[in-house]
Amino acid sequence: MIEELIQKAKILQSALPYIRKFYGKTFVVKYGGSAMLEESLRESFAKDVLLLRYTGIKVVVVHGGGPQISAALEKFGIKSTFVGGLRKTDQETMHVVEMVLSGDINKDIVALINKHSGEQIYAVGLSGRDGNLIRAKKLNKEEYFREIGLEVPREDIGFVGEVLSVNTHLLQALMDNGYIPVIAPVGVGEDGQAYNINADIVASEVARYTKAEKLLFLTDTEGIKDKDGKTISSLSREEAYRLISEGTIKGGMIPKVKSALRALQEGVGKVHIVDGRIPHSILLEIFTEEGVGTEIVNQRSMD
Ligand SMILES: NC(=[NH2+])NCCC[C@H](N)C(=O)O
Repeated sequence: MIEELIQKAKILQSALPYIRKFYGKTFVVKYGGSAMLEESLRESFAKDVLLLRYTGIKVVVVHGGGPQISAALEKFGIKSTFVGGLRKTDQETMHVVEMVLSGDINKDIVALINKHSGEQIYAVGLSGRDGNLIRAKKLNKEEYFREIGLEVPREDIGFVGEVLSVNTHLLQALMDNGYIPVIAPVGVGEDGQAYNINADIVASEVARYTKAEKLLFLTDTEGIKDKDGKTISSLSREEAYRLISEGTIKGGMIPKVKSALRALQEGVGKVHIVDGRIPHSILLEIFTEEGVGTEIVNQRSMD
């Protein structure tokens, strides 16, 4: 019996090098996919985020919500139209996007975390319109589609936005006082207009502006795969670019990985792509040497 307990103590102790290294650092977590939909995964996500925060890591959560938006639009009898992977967002659609993202999903995640939070730490929900957190403008369609190698569509895609800046002052003030900011990927235009922004890109920009130690994407894949479909454990920035140009990383993954690479280049320590379908994958990635997903680093160590 005591042997088992000692074994447990050893497991806890093996986290010390990482706790020491990441104490006081900022981690930005993009939360989406199954980890957001399935009840038991939701619970373990909330507890893992709290464990990180209670060990002294400042955590920011950015969530998505594509499937829920589509479901709500259908309920209201509004047709979902996608142009090159982007949701065409007219004023009416934007209204529903904001209801679902900033209203429904955001508050659900906040409540989920706060259910387990104890008395020291609390999650606080924000949309990019709160405190002008995410200033945005209409997406530069030409640039966006050229970057992913698709023909630029003629059609107007409405209020789909791109990030101009992030109010880090607000985030720091919250994090320094023990709060966990939970961000809905809605930006605010100069005239107060709401913009619908890809959550992966918002997460990358938040990481870049806060000079985060880590940017973690919880996805429904095992990680980035090589040509043979094998998950790559560690990738350098160069190698990631090569996988894009070879066509191994493709489609909607390109703007995500590219914005993540830009974050890396501008001071973010590491980017991790983690399988959100595995319970506690965040803890496994952060507190073990081998991790469970793909890490992207500026330079790979020569071991
Ligand atoms: N996919 C991987 N190779 N992950 C390694 C993670 C190493 C360490 N836990 C970190 O967070 O930096």
